[in-house]
Amino acid sequence: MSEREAIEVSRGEVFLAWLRSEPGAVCLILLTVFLACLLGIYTRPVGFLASIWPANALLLGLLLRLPRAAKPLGWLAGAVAYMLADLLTGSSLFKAAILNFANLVSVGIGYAILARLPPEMIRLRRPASVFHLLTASAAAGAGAGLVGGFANPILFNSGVLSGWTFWFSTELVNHLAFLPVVLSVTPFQVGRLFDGPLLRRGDLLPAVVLFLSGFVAVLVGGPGAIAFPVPALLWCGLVYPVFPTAVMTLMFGIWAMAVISVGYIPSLAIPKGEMALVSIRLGASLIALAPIMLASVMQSRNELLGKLHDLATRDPLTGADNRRAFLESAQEMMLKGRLPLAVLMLDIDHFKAVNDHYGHAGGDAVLVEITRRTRDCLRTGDLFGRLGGEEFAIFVPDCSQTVALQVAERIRQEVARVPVALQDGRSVPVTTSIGMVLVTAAGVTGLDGLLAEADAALYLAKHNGRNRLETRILGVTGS
Ligand SMILES: Nc1nc2c(ncn2[C@@H]2O[C@H](COP(=O)(O)OP(=O)(O)OP(=O)(O)O)[C@@H](O)[C@H]2O)c(=O)[nH]1
Repeated sequence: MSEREAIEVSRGEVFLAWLRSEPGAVCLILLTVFLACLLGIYTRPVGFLASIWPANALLLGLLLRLPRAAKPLGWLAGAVAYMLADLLTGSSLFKAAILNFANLVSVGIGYAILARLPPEMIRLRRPASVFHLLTASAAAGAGAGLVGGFANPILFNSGVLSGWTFWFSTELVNHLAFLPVVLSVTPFQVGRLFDGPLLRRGDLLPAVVLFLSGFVAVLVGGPGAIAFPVPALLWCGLVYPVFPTAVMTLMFGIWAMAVISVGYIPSLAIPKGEMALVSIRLGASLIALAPIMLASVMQSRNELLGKLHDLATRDPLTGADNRRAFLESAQEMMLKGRLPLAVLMLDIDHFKAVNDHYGHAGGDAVLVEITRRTRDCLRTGDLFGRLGGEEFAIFVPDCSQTVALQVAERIRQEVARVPVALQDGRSVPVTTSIGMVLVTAAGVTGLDGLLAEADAALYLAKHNGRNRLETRILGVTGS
């Protein structure tokens, strides 16, 4: 990371910390809800309710993601933003009060259902997340519909049932489109969408295919066109984490609404009648749930695979590579011929006495601390494994003889520098013996041979008095 990038990241962290504080979260709510209301107000048909109304889903999402804001002040900020947006754009106080009461009922119901779930579920990282999202969105829509439905004859001279249907479908559609984006976003990832584990540049293909299938749907038209992007959406759900998938499905939702509801693309079949429109909008929203569900399942599957991988490759006590993982990785590095390289064998001195004096738990604590001290002396690409008992191995690729000697000597000194402090207040003086083999030329010997050479050097270190390093060099001298 360059110096400039590091400054930007730290500025970003300061800003995020402020957003997570109560004043920051309240300001964010005020601004977001106000702007979202303006978007809804300026895109709605004259004299009627808005069908694009992201404000409720965004307020709900922010209250769930920023727990410091989910207090009376945060709710008040939301209510003020709703009222301000309506009053500043010419609504009467009476109309604004009723409509915004319905909005707050929607957010309140959604919050009551989702806030009691564990954070991982709320952030759409569990297979059942989408079920809860759907339940909360439908309940929020149904509740808001009750207020809005009964207000419909008074405000818009229209029926209670049609009012309820409109509120229900609008809330459901908007919640399913906007809520997943807010719930799944990890703020740090926003600015670095194509960096790190979130998305690699090579993974862009599903997004490109999604864009192309939307284009083809518009060209071909007809009642089936709405389904053209579905395979690409599912592909996105399989390949991308939840957040980018949610962004793609939001784009699909906007595309579907523009293409079908508003009729921007005349070659597509536009359904006649209010109910047909409601039905097709609900259908498009439910289609968009499938990729998010897939992404949630994949996320939890990947986490599980990660845990299984850790279980299979790590020593549970020290967290170092286990014997099998160490040998496999070392073998891979050997095949890549990353010379010169060094193989080190480490053995804690008189460890049996440590166990006898301080108990097995004391011995375990020493193993953990020695692992930490040793790892601190290594580079990221070096391998460090626990071969068994109190014996460890290190594989250092691409290192000169001088560097290898420095690394080994530093480890020996670090282990012995200060006694290991136990939880019960006692401290254990520890030393280690190290056998090292240096390889400077290819084809000298295989991994087993190197480990045997390092083991022989270790034996010599023990024999010559312990707490010392013995080295063998293979390749140059041919020894
Ligand atoms: N606490 C603890 N002890 C272990 C573990 N694995 C092996 N040991 C103990 O490590 C000790 C190894 O002792 P020895 O092989 O006799 O060697 P040493 O006492 O270290 O003597 P030298 O290697 O000759 O310096 C044995 O007492 C094992 O029971 C473990 O996971 N935890």
